[in-house]
Amino acid sequence: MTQPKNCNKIVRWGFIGAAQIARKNWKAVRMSGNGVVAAVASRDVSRAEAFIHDCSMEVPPVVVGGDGEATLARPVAIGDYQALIDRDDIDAVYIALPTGVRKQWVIAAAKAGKHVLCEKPIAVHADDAMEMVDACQAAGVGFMDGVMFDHSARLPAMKHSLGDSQRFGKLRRIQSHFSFCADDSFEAGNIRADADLEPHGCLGDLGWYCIRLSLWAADDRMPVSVSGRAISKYDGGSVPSEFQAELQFDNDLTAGFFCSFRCVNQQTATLTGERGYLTMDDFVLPYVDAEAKWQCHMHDLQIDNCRWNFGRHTAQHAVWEHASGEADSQEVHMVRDFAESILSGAPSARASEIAIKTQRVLDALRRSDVEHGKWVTLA
Ligand SMILES: NC(=O)C1=CN([C@@H]2O[C@H](COP(=O)(O)OP(=O)(O)OC[C@H]3O[C@@H](n4cnc5c(N)ncnc54)[C@H](OP(=O)(O)O)[C@@H]3O)[C@@H](O)[C@H]2O)C=CC1
Ligand SMILES: O=C1CO[C@H](CO)[C@@H](O)[C@@H]1O
Repeated sequence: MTQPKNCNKIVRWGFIGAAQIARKNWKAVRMSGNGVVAAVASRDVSRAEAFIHDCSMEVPPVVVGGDGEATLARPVAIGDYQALIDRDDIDAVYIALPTGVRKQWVIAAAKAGKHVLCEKPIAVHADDAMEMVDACQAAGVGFMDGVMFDHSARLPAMKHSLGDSQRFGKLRRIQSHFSFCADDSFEAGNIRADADLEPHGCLGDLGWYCIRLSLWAADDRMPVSVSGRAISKYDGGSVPSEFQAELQFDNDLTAGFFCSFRCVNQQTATLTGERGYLTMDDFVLPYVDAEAKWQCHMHDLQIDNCRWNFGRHTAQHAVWEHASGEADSQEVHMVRDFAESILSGAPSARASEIAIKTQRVLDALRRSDVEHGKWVTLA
């Protein structure tokens, strides 16, 4: 289908699913400066209308033209996902559907020539993920998953700290933890506990970020082998609610993580080198602040006869970046980066590659769990 000329040089987004997370990304598109939500589709048009109403009340859908003139651009509400995909006035779709129902819509969108921003975890299996990405490549459209922290200015700045041979040294260990404590209604009512909708449970919902952080710290290298165990499960025993994992990379690097729907809010990461280590207390969703922070530690132990002194040496680092909802926030960078790649005609190859790698590690961890934590080798 040929698209009408996009004279404004902005990306016209179609949102598929009136999801909770899509409300945050509604604002992200508004703040991005290079996009507009042009349509929202729900299985029930009244939900699309309610979504547009609620979001517009808080964040009016305004388009600012080249002359600085602001125009109110209310998106159209649609009661059918395919009808949104078929529209000529949509350049990219944001698919925030549950993992179990996402694949067909990613492929349908790609076939219709729409670029795809897809929520995580991207698929039920790595084979499905490959089919989705292949469909995008065949259609010449971009594919990106919804990992917001990938777009934070904190990560490149932290790479600088990791590269400090005097204060950090060689990276040896990556440890991360992502948890929140679900309430009593969660198991019966939340998509995250439903085997058909989110079959990977906490591993897909939270562990996806731990895997991604590990791959990022390892410069996108894949682990050689992995071992994982679901500590507890929902939905008749198939959906992980608590999961622990170990990843073995080449070059003596290891990573471990724990994710859970049964522990208090915690999003901590520690990257350990031979000389120092780095910590972040908020690696997924930064604490409310105008700065995103991390700490570099180089403690030393001095032993002198009866005296054992463990000296604390911690340096605080930060980049200027609002946690969320502002023009410089990571989720705004995410939609802006994706739209920029569309407008420049150069979809990021890394975006789809890293999503597939994350899925392959997740798949291997699930295979390991089936075999009671046996080490699974990745080709
Ligand atoms: N990147 C990030 O920071 C975040 C990512 N996520 C990811 O986004 C996805 C959605 O999460 P969340 O927004 O919390 O989910 P919600 O339950 O709020 O929304 C899911 C949406 O999917 C649509 N849907 C289609 N088929 C079904 C079905 N069979 N059952 C239920 N819903 C269906 C519904 O839209 P409709 O009825 O309008 O058609 C619904 O609104 C998850 O995979 C999650 O991991 C979530 C939060 C943060
Ligand atoms: O991706 C996500 C980010 O964090 C949330 C928890 O705080 C998750 O549940 C969600 O799916």
